[in-house]
Amino acid sequence: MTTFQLIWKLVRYRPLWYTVNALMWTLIYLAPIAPGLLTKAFFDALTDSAAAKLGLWAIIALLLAAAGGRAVLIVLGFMTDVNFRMRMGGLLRRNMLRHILKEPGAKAIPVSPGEAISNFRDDVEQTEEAVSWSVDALGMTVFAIVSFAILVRIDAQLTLFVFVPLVLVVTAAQLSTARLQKYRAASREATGQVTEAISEMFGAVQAIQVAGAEERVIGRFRKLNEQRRSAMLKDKLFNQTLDSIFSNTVNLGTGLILLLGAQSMRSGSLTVGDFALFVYYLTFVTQFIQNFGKFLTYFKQTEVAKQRMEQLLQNGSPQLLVEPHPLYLRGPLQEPVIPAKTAADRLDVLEVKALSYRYPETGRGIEDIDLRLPRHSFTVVTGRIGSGKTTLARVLLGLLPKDSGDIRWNGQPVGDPGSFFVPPRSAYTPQVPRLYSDTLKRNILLGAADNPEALDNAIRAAVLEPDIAGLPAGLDTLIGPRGVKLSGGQAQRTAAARMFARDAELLVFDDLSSALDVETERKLWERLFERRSATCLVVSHRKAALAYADRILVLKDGRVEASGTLEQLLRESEEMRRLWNRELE
Ligand SMILES: Nc1ncnc2c1ncn2[C@@H]1O[C@H](COP(=O)(O)OP(=O)(O)OP(=O)(O)O)[C@@H](O)[C@H]1O
Repeated sequence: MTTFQLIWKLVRYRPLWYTVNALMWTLIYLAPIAPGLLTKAFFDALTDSAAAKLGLWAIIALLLAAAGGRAVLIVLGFMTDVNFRMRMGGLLRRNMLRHILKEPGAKAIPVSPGEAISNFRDDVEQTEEAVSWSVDALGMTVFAIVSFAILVRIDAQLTLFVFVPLVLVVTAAQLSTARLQKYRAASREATGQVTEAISEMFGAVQAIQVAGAEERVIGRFRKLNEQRRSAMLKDKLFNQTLDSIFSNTVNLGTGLILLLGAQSMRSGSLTVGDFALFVYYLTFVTQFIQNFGKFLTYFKQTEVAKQRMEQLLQNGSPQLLVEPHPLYLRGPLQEPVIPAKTAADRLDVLEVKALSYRYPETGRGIEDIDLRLPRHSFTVVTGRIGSGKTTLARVLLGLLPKDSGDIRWNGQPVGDPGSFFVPPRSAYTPQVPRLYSDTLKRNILLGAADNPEALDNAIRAAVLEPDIAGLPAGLDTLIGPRGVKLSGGQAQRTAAARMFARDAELLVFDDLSSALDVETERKLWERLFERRSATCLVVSHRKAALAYADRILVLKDGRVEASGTLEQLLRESEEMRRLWNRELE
């Protein structure tokens, strides 16, 4: 998709808003034509020229009316501009976010969060700017044509000197575009790195303190800021240089016109009113030339913004950016619908055949994994650190894109695991829980219906009820950004309660033991086992979990080393015996 196509598609998204906006701004840019002609009439009247047709007071009244009319037009113009910009910016942001949410969760964005935020903020604004300025370019061109026609009729030679700089400016802007793009990309990247560093620092305050790394972290932050300063300086300096080239070319033209105008006046071919008209229009023509250059600059910078937004889509088609969708700008927002469980969601058996995935960065991952989970079974995946347990859970759930393999739900192939393994079919507790700055209750519900009985059950299943009793405001306690006010174990059990609140058929737990004490974890499995209301896939190396397992899968270097019941494995698998005896920890 070219930049022009991107802009065109955005215009087509809300053609009426664009047309009204273009009309408003064309009127705004055309508005000075009238006061220009009135100024000419004013001076002709003052000098008693034969050209004078209106009385002085009538002209003054018309001038005031023209000024008032233009002010009203400008207010209306800003209203249409803001409305149109909001819609096209909203569409770009909506489409990017939608795509990110559809991507495999563990690989949703190909860049750092800081850079992604800059895509959403700066690159969208940049695109808005280019589309919005296309309206100005249009209005200004219409003004240029009309004023050109008027001025040519008065003095063709003089008029030429007003328009020659335009050609120069356009050429200068065209010649410098490659460098402009390079500087723009560098300054955006540097800004993304600074934002990312801030987010990393805030996210790792404890780790920084424990390591006594404050000085070094600040040192690195300073370095990144310095890089940003230098990149921004180049970007701004180049922009400003271009700007000043534009305005000075025009100033030179102005000088020439004044010289030429003075000569024609002396020779009597130009009235004082004509001269006033030239000077009056000149200001606006100057503006036109500068602004046209600005539009070209924005257009070129949008090329960079477009490439960055396309990069965020990873393998998605660039057309996704501009796919038309409603934005819900008025009235109550649509509530997200969490579908209720139906008979069709029932899991009888989940089968996985030859599932493989390798991280492109390390070439490690999982290879050829077979798995069979009958209804309400309890399967534990175990293995040493780095054996591929988390990867298996993620690839199965579509949080990472499988390289190959077959996943079947009740015998039916699962086409897109990412969109299939969601509540009420499946729910998941990741190794590192994601909590939000909100109340404990809203963190657990996270959009699920507020059913007190189901919530109580979820809390009990996650062994969270003693903790809630001890919290100052119970379920309504605000847990701080990322849940910092909770202990690691509380955070993990909150995530588990969130999973239980979804009443899913398949429950996938990724290593709860990293934050739970042995006793709490034992209680959690015990309660889960009592209910036997779901099929469970559990990543763990804890005896408490292994003891409940109907079947255990032992992974080693990304492959299934052994599988069977605990008894069987302890008899037959050396790896299992070593894991059981904690020799590998
Ligand atoms: N994001 C990643 N990029 C590249 N390689 C990765 C990534 N995550 C994991 N790996 C590699 O893939 C292999 C399997 O990792 P995985 O996290 O699945 O192991 P695990 O058994 O879950 O380990 P742990 O017990 O530490 O959770 C490891 O060798 C690891 O280094």
